[in-house]
Amino acid sequence: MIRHAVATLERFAECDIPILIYGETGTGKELFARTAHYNSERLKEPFIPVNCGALHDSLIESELFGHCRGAFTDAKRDQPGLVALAEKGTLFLDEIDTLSARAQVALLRFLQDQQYRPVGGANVLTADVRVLAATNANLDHLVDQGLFRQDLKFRIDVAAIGVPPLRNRGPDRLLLAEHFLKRFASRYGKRLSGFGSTAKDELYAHNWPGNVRELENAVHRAVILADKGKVERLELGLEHQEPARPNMDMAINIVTKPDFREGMKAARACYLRQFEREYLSWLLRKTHGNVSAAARVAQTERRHLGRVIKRTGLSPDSFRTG
Ligand SMILES: Nc1ncnc2c1ncn2[C@@H]1O[C@H](COP(=O)(O)OP(=O)(O)OP(=O)(O)O)[C@@H](O)[C@H]1O
Repeated sequence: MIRHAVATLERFAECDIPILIYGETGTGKELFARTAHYNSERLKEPFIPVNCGALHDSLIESELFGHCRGAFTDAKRDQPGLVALAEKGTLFLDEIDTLSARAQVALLRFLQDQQYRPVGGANVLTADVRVLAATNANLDHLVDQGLFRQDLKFRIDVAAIGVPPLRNRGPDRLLLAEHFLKRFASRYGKRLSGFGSTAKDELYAHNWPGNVRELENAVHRAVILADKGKVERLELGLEHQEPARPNMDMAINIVTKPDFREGMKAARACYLRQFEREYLSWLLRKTHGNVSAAARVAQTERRHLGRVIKRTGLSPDSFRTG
């Protein structure tokens, strides 16, 4: 499956068309986008990644298209936008599903004729930019729900590539793990000779909800913990990373309390807490631990979200990458 995706990517990369890369978080969509750029005629020109989930809605046009001096209070000088920075190169719009309705309109206008006007400017400028986009959402569902513009989807989805989740990548899991082991062992000057059998079993058994990013982090941690010889299962520390699953036994115990209504109330609270934790883990993974970006995706206030995260005991820092 991954080989098919890579072969398709190579074909699409050389034609100057928009590509939509979809797949779960951490599967390597940005790496695919970079590969498309470096396999195209634009390879010597800039590759500009943009995390749409982190763009502030009120500033999105200025971020993308730049602004002129005096356009708003803080605009002390002309400032080029990301589109201008990507001139002749590639603009990579990650998490395109998180764009607000207003941002979708602005982007669509640009994609229709590659023309734009910086905020507060009088002149219409033209940009020669290839647009690649990525999403871990089902855009068709979002279109059906009225959350994503169909015309915008048609513009960005000229060619689509699905990156498979790590749990479906067979022996790739071990190959990737060995690649990361070599990289981190050399970074920390450790003499490690690979994975022991318990670690290999774990690499295959684990579900990898965070995909390659989770694998990279697990191997990184294991290399720090291991001294020499082979890395074993305990050092990977994966059992502690499984997302919380609804605990049926606990719920059934609660529901079968003598007072049925009380039992149901307690069961609801128990499920709600589990849902809250799973949802927030997903949200923080998606936004790499950036609480402001998470609040924008969840369409809630940052302060409120911060309080809820604190209550669940999750640490945004543990979701940060890089
Ligand atoms: N084939 C690979 N070889 C080496 N590293 C990889 C590979 N695929 C992914 N990675 C690494 O995994 C991490 C996640 O990859 P990337 O950021 O491209 O994922 P993504 O799908 O764009 O994630 P998100 O949806 O959360 O933005 C990065 O550190 C990347 O370098």
